[in-house]
Amino acid sequence: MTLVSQLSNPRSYAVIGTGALGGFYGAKLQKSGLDVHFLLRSDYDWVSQHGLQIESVWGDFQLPQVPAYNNPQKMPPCDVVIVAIKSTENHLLPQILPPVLKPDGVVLVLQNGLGIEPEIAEIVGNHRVLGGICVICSNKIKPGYIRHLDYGMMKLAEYNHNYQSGGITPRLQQIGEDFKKAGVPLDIAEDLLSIRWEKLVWNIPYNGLSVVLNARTDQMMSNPATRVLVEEIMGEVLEGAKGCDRFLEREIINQMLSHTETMTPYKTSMKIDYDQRRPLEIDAILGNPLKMATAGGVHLPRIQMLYQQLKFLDTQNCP
Ligand SMILES: NC(=O)C1=CN([C@@H]2O[C@H](COP(=O)(O)OP(=O)(O)OC[C@H]3O[C@@H](n4cnc5c(N)ncnc54)[C@H](OP(=O)(O)O)[C@@H]3O)[C@@H](O)[C@H]2O)C=CC1
Ligand SMILES: CC(C)(CO)C(=O)C(=O)O
Repeated sequence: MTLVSQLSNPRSYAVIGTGALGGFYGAKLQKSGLDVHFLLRSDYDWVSQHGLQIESVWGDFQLPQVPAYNNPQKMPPCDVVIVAIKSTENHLLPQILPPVLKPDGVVLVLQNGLGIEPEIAEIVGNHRVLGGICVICSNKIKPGYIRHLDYGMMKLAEYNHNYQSGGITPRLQQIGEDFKKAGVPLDIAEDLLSIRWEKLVWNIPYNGLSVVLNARTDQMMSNPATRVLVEEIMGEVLEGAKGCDRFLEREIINQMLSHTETMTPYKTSMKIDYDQRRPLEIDAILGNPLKMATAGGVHLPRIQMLYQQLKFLDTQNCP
């Protein structure tokens, strides 16, 4: 049984990175009445004056005033610190997280990919990290303006050393309740590593191929050659999970393929980053899963090749 801290009631939240993801979920939490503090970078001046505007398939709303900060030292320590910057910026977290976290507070990692929670546990200590996957299509289209296009559900779990299953803790349930009260569909899970691999079944093929092939989801699905490629890469993700002793049902592949076929044509977040000449989240989404699979004795040749191609394109794009 993991020894975990108790959180205050009600809980205060800090959002590190008020973009498409953090801005949307943070705004939902603030709208539900919780105390939420937003860390921003380039949008700080705008958001501190005008607040946040959310255009959402669940209903538009505006928060004319939000507690906005451009310096983590000026933020009050919070119970739950949500990490929602791109993982390419995570080298900044050793400076950002300590002042924002209450002594008994926890960090909730909502970024895509794998292998981030152990890095954060190094900064804030063990038993103070939770992780979550977000199935949401959201974009920040201008300062303080977030467009939530589709989906929105989350799965949250405790992080335990080496991704051992963390079980369901009271604090995990409390945080889950906060999101549910804010109108976010949510599951809590016992095993973070399983849900992270499950999300990678989508992110590894679609995010990676969208950049290499310069394609949207509908284009990848309508061409027989790329549809098969997506399916084969998904199969490799399941093999990678097996290398970490996590066994995902093969049915998940059919579910994700048919789901993507019916989804509105979508430009993945990695493709948006590429087009805007921002660094790509290659290490979190492909590199770390490859390392963990290799450590488990599993070789994933298609994903390895995709990783190498992306590394090349990323270096050309953002020298
Ligand atoms: N968008 C989506 O639908 C989904 C995103 N994700 C994951 O969520 C994570 C966040 O992605 P997303 O929200 O799309 O990205 P965005 O780029 O929209 O948001 C990140 C925000 O963090 C800000 N930021 C970066 N560094 C700092 C800093 N040092 N201090 C303060 N703010 C900072 C950026 O500010 P600036 O404008 O200055 O760069 C930006 O506004 C990624 O890991 C992504 O893969 C997962 C599922 C879906
Ligand atoms: C799966 C999806 C589209 C939404 O969660 C996503 O994670 C992304 O574009 O990176």
